[in-house]
Amino acid sequence: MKASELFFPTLREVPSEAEVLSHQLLLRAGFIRKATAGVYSYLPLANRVLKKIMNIVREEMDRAGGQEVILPIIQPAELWKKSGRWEVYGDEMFRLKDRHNRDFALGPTHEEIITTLVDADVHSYRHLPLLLYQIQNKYRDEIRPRFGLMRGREFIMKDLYSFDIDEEGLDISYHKMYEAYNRIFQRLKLQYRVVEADSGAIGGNESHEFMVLAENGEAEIVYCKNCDYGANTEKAVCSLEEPKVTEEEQLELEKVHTPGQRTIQDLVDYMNIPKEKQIKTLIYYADEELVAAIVRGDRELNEIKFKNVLGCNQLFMADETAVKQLCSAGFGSLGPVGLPLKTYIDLEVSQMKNFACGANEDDYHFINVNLGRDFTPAGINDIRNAVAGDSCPVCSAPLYSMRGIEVGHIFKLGTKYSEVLEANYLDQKGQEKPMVMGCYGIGISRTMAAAVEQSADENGIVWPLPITPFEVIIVPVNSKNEEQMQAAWSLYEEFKQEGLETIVDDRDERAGVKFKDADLIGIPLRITIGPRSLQEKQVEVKKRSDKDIELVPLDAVSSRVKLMLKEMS
Ligand SMILES: O=C(C[C@@H]1CCCCN1)Cn1cnc2cc(Cl)c(F)cc2c1=O
Ligand SMILES: [Mg+2]
Repeated sequence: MKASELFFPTLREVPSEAEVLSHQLLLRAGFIRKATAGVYSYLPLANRVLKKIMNIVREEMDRAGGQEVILPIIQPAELWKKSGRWEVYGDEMFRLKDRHNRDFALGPTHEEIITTLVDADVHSYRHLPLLLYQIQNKYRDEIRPRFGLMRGREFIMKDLYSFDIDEEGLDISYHKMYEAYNRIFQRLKLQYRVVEADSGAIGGNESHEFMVLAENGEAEIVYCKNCDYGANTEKAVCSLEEPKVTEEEQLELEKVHTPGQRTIQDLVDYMNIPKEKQIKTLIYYADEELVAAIVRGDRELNEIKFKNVLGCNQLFMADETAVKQLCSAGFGSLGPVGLPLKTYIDLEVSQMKNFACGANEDDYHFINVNLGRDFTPAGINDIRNAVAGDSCPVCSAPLYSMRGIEVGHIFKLGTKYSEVLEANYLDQKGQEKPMVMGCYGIGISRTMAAAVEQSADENGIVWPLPITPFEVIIVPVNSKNEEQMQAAWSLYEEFKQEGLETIVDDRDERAGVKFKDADLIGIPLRITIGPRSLQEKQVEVKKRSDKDIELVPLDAVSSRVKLMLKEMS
């Protein structure tokens, strides 16, 4: 391929709307261009990367017994109404009407489509298990699409759906997918961790996320170095520390005047009460009901855990006006004592003694509050965010926290969709039973961005060899120099014979620009042909990820390059 013919419009300056590294670099290196918010065009270099990622994913899905299909993007509303999800995903779903004014969705996911498809033509246990997958665009109208390909409104996903006769069969399919995903991310040379994850609204009771470790990751995980426990903080279990031996005796409840004091920190400064001896009272709407969540002063409420405890559909923070109607106090003066709401306290709070909280009256707080005597909670549950330093729920070693980019998410769905969509089969005894399902996603376009996020450096992208758009770039220092171009093309022909994906930078640009662009687009190996190399019959070979340059005799370049690529693969 000639660089002079390749469409890769590089940019010198960083586009202002790009906040994270992968977004900046994919734009600057001419891989993507924004069509509209959260919607991108993939230019030739990106397309080459995406195809390699898809091929690795396909190979492993096929190896695990998956059969590739192509499902419709246009989905009839009837299916979503039948599964009860048409209302649930109102805002996030892209919707359209056809000429007959009928409702459709642009597919955000395909449980309804695939279950209906399988229900129509699979009726016997003999046809199960069945693993069908596709690699296709998905559409989700994110409120705030950002970070380029990491949170788009149109993105490429591989989604596989498994259909089994029972839970045991599902466990086998799930394990096959779990292993296939590990092979995929290992082959992609990504640093990742598998973590327990919340299943969210999709249903089912077990799911794992595959997280590429990156500071810019939107997700936060906690993991143990001593055992292989790892969890998205949405899901991470917070076990109770052993109760402290020193049992404080209960002190008298006291109401103190605290003019203008609102925050936890205010009380630390004003009353010298540490955060660990205070509680936070947060007011939420659980569907229509106002409830209170209480965690220790230095902790954060985990809304996913809280929502799971309440078992409600919608959970969102109450605004201050609703709170003021309740107890004429603002956010900074709330507490459970005398609060006319169901209060749910975190496990940790159940062990606290003589703590401080708002008195539900502005400028007043209670101290020496004790559970049972001063208030009775409606529930005592694990509802706080896990943090680094918590003890591992499996082996009690201290947990570490990290940020991650979710590139894969696999779920045990059970019979949620097969029941509601009547996808049944006849078992050996002729009994009609609902199929037991799993669903397994990989963000293909997000994985490309995650690879950039994880291994870029100050000069640009550094592609892992298995997904690089080209393996070698040959840079003649001066494209006007006949000899140098001659040497470049003969080397190109040689590499082509060896099956090496090579690009020659034959553009009429200064050498410095060519070197900068070679680094920016992230090609793993660069061969430089300059005036000296012709006299001395040798060329410079440089790995993208190394600083040093190696001089290699012209007649040994092919074998040396093949060896270096082998080392990098
Ligand atoms: O998609 C899943 C679960 C798995 C993920 C892997 C592949 C198969 N599906 C969860 N989810 C996420 N966002 C959604 C957005 C909209 Cl607008 C929707 F209508 C439905 C969903 C939805 O169901
Ligand atoms: Mg997910």
